[in-house]
Amino acid sequence: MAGEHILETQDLTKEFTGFVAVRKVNLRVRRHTIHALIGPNGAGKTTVFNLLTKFLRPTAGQILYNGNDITQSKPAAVARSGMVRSFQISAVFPHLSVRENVRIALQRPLGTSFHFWKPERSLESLHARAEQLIDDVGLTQFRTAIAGELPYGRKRALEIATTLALEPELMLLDEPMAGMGGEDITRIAELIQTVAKNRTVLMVEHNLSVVAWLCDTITVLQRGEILAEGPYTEVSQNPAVIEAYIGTGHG
Ligand SMILES: Nc1ncnc2c1ncn2[C@@H]1O[C@H](COP(=O)(O)OP(=O)(O)OP(=O)(O)O)[C@@H](O)[C@H]1O
Repeated sequence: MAGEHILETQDLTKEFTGFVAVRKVNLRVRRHTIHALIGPNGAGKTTVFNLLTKFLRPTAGQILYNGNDITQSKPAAVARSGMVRSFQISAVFPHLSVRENVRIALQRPLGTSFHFWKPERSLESLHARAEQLIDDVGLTQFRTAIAGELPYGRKRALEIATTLALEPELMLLDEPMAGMGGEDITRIAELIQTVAKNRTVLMVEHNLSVVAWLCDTITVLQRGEILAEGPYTEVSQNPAVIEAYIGTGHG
């Protein structure tokens, strides 16, 4: 179903014993946008991601993906339907080369052997697709390098390649800039912008200058609830958002 929103949650709620980590969150992610989920530590961002990818079961509420209710779906089914979270199912094998990692990702069956037996999945087309993905994420000169020996930012690029191998329609990125310095940040931000051209990206990110530069829409969470939502220029002027960040020591 091709509605305006690829992903919607309705009153999404997660309660841990005696503690509400996510409370009645109504998230709307527009198709072909880059959408950020930000908020102070403990705001519930990771919990929302875990709910969306079915690693946690919501206490209440619904999750609609492409108009379909996926609240009760299994993680592999969600990934198969095109919502794929990076840095989680795209684990990189450190002793294998970049090329081997991407080829393995391309053969990953995602809980079904169906992809394996697609006629066009001949070894040759798989290898060509692997080289294309490696080029797309800027790892051409690293294609024979051992994954575990790659510089940090390049490892992240490889993780993005292995996620792209699953052909996500909606890509969920979990703090893609974490632990990176200036040059790597710029490279990965540009890469996200490129891969977002024909898909939707939802990301949790602490680096606000990256969010400001990259994202069309920002949802600010605080204590499990949506505090504000909109473009960065608007959200960053919101007194409640300024208060939430200053109040918890974030810049
Ligand atoms: N399995 C759990 N059991 C109990 N409480 C939990 C569990 N997982 C998360 N929480 C609590 O829920 C709240 C939200 O946590 P969450 O990790 O989603 O926040 P976050 O916004 O991702 O934070 P950070 O930016 O620090 O990663 C926190 O108070 C956390 O302690």
